[in-house]
Amino acid sequence: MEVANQLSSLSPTIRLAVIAGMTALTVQIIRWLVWYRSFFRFFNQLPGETDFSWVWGNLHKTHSYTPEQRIRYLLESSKKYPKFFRRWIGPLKPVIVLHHPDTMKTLLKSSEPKSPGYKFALPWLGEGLLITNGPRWYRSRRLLTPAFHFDILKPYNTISNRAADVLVHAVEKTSMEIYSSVSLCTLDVILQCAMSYKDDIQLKGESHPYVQAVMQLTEMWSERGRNPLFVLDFIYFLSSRGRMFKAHCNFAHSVAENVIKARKERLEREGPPKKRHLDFLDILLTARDESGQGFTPLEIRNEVDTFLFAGHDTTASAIAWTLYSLAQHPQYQQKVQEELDCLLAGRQSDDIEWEDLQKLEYLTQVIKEGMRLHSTVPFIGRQLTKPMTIEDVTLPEGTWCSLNIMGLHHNPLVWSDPETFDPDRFHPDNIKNKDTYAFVPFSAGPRNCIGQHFALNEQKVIIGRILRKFKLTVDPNHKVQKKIAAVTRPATGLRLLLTQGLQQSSVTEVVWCDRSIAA
Ligand code: HEM
Repeated sequence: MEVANQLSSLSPTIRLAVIAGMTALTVQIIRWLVWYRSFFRFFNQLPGETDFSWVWGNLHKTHSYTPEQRIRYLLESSKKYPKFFRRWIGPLKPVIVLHHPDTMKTLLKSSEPKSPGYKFALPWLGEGLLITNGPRWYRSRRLLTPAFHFDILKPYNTISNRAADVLVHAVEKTSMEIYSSVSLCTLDVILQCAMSYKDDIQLKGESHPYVQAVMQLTEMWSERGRNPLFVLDFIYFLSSRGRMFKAHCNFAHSVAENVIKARKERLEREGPPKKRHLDFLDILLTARDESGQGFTPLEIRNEVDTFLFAGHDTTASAIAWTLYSLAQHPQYQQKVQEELDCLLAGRQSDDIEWEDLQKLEYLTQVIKEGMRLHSTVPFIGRQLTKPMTIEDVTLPEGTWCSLNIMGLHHNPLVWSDPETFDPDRFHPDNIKNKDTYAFVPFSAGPRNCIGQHFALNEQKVIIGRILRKFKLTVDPNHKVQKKIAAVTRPATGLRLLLTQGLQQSSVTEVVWCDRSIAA
């Protein structure tokens, strides 16, 4: 009544305009509600949690979970729904979580862009190779691929051995938190290999502010993805978490800028490199596309930030968790040690040479099993730009998909007894009939990991050098808990007991490893 009175007090033209506006708005709302009803029905009939909240979608259940409970919940869901399930992130956004080769491979083979959750890392990594999409990604990938050519990777092996020297010499205590020590070592390696930047990182204390900043940034990145209230930038950056994220970004940028500045000064002083290898930073500074365009200063910093993060944090996680599994399983540890003894017998040095890498077959199986069980990068995401049919369901354009690598690696339909650490799964006879998409620690398809050979080589050298010198056992006084951020981490460190191991005196006792290794 009151509204009618107010309308009648307006001039006829204004009255007409108001009525037309209100009618148009009502039509829009009705259209949206009709659309939402069918959208909601479509996604809600897909397999997935039925306990739905109009604020949190399906997230409310796991909100108060500890990181370990959250992992358990996700793995249980992968068992409950064999190939994929739907999860509402708030009431408006369904995410399709895939954890079977049949459902993941369609997406991995495609060039669909990264899902919007990656944008949360934009203030840190910018439009670097990991986050960017489309022609910008294609150009960067093409220009940067030569930085990972085998000829370039070869001298990196010596760098990994020297960094491993520092790591094994630094071990004085029998009980040691290995995750942070290994992180320093892998940061040292990527800085020296990719940027020719030597800063005695490992000698500068228990941890490094950059490693700490990356740890915080990756955690805050995934925390933001779980909180629909933080979707909008302007709300997030007003919050204390958002401000802290920004501060860590600024610090990470300052590290990258220092590295670039040091290289530019060196280039001015010494001219283009003659003796040393062309590294990733040389390529970044000198690469030109077909139109003669190089990377801009911001693009260079974005790539340095991306490679510093992607190149040390992932490898540290893979190495540390594999060492942990070996500490839990002395029988496999001994087998690796025997393989190393067999390889290095009669040598003056413990260095694992470039030519040795292919020969360390059992260590390779162990590393792969470590990356399966602990799934270094647990999730990656894509957004559909066109409808895609997965398991007879045609998902509409715009759907967010989460490729649950951890769920895949623990899927009992794909891996028998998936919670058990068993390196023999990767014995050539056992793996040869497996689907190639059953094990994707480095992702697969066009957006696979550009640094995977680098990472595997580095893992072999560092794990090999540690096991050559030490026997590892779990510390009974330390409870290891897992949590997932951009990489899988220990919630309260990874403490192991290290004792100096006796090197094998005679390789003739090692019967199993005579496959050509000692040649
Ligand atoms: C064990 C170690 C590593 C693991 C498990 C790993 C895993 C992955 C995964 C799963 C992806 C796909 C990410 C996505 O789709 O969002 C990826 C991409 C990438 N990785 Fe790695 N990575 C490792 C080491 C490295 C290293 C050592 C470097 C650099 C030296 C590196 C650089 C990158 C980059 C730049 C991308 C983005 C590639 C693109 O989209 O074209 N990674 N990695």
